[in-house]
Amino acid sequence: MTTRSTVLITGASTGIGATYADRFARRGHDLVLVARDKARLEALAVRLRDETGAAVDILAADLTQPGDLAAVEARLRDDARIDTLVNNAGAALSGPFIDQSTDSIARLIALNTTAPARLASAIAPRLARAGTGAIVNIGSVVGLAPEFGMSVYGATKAFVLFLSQGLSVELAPKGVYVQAVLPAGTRTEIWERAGIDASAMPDLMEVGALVDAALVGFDRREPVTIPPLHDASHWAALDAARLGLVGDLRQAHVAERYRPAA
Ligand SMILES: NC(=O)C1=CN([C@@H]2O[C@H](COP(=O)(O)OP(=O)(O)OC[C@H]3O[C@@H](n4cnc5c(N)ncnc54)[C@H](OP(=O)(O)O)[C@@H]3O)[C@@H](O)[C@H]2O)C=CC1
Ligand SMILES: N[C@@H](C=O)C(=O)O
Repeated sequence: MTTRSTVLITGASTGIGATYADRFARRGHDLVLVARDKARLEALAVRLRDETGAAVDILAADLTQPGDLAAVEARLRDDARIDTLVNNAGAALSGPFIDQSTDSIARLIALNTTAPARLASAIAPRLARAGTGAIVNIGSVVGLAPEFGMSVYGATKAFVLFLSQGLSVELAPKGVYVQAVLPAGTRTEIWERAGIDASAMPDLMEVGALVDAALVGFDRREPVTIPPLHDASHWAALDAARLGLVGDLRQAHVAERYRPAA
């Protein structure tokens, strides 16, 4: 009997994560759903079991708490049925950096960067040994734009993008697909949770459209998927300029513009 592929999704109680759960269940995958709200996870699990026949397990965990995070890591390390990790759980942090408490900054970094890195670290060796599997990391276009004024949130999302690109370079040759997904404004609870009035926002993308687009990129094995970017040449040009800059570094000598005046 073939073992059905199982997808572990963090932040699955609502929003983008809950939508990924719906879509992967309808694609024939079993699920492990992770978030803090056990009641919402169970309600989603019941619905998806009824509607799709998927086996859906829930794992209530606060990913900012080391003990809870360790339990999810152990599940990823030990459950060989899990061949796809969707690192989705995350939050935004509004307001100016100088008004944000140090503890709130630390909590955001724990959720948006430490947790996805640790969870990827838990599953990647097993996937590499198996020569198959996928890691989907949910970043944000905010990670490309310090001008948006969400410095800490954007920094966490720049981390997610870089981690994804680096893991793709390391793991693609071993048969493991790594995808960074960069949404822009999408209609979920993130805004209210961050104290941002979304009703004042310009048109937000509907979450189903976002996830369906991200899955088009997933099926194409695209390393970086940016559903709101209508002209893909902008990303290609940015990536080419980045590689051009790196290729033009001549580290043995100080650039002319930095040489002290004689
Ligand atoms: N919506 C948008 O405009 C955009 C969102 N993104 C990213 O998409 C991802 C999903 O966000 P979105 O669906 O919009 O947000 P939501 O706020 O709708 O959902 C966030 C999910 O993360 C879970 N979560 C929050 N804190 C924790 C925690 N401490 N431990 C475990 N789970 C937690 C929540 O569940 P619970 O409360 O039950 O724990 C919930 O399931 C995030 O990484 C976000 O940065 C990127 C770009 C745009
Ligand atoms: N979550 C949004 C900002 O708060 C985004 O990433 O666009």
